[in-house]
Amino acid sequence: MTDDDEVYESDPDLLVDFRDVTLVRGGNTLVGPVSWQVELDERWVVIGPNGAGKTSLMRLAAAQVHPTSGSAYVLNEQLGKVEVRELSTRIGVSSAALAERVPADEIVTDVVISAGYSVIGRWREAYDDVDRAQAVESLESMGAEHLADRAFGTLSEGERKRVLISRALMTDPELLLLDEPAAGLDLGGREELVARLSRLASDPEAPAMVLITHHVEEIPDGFTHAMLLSEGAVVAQGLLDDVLTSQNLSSAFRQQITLSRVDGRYFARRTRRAGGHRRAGG
Ligand SMILES: Nc1ncnc2c1ncn2[C@@H]1O[C@H](COP(=O)(O)OP(=O)(O)OP(=O)(O)O)[C@@H](O)[C@H]1O
Repeated sequence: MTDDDEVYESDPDLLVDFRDVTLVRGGNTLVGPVSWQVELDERWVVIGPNGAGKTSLMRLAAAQVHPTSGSAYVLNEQLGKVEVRELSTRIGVSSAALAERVPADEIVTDVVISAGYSVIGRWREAYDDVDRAQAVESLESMGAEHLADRAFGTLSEGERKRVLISRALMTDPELLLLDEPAAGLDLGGREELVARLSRLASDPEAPAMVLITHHVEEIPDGFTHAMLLSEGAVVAQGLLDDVLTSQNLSSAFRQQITLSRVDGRYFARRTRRAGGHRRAGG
């Protein structure tokens, strides 16, 4: 935040309230300027090509970085004016960066429990029964309770994803941020995860959610809003059906994309431009 930025009171109903936010590193604008508001009962998908700035946006929403300019409130706390640790148990995060930091020999239950202490890696000799019960409940919500005693490093990619989402849910967060939860999963694993996220999305008790993906096929039924990013800039944002159109996707991915929707799920494929095909020798 710069001195020139307007100071305003954030609406208490907004979990994320960004106004003209940018994140700049090494002279490059990774994302922004973006204005974005997330309300209590909303489930957002942030979609866009590689390098679009999705993870940068998530790092801002996770209060892991402060904006270079603009004004960013997360859970009514202004980034840059609040200790990040104060927010960390109120925001559940699952990401590849987090997975890399989990020690391979860490037992799954401890991976989940440690979220409550804002640490990764076991730091206590023993956790209490309340912690354990909460961790089991979290693992159950993602169908991962049978993994409780396994070492994290022995899990498959799909199992790791479910454990990390269980971890993100452990603290009963107000905001759940999932960065590419289906990346690296096979078709069955993806479909199972999407179904679980769809159930979570339709649970009125579930936190507000932001899911980052490259693929419209990974958007669970029940998500309500979308932001389409390309080269750090917002191509479109708003209600899912308004944002996810063939035209907007074509613009963001710089290809002719045709989108279809079946049973609440989206599917996208590249289509040939009219007149784009020339017969050999023609
Ligand atoms: N610390 C940094 N310094 C300079 N450039 C960075 C830094 N972090 C990210 N970038 C660049 O910012 C751009 C956006 O990165 P980001 O990870 O936010 O995109 P993304 O949409 O999540 O991409 P992907 O889908 O490939 O994960 C990329 O071009 C990346 O190389």
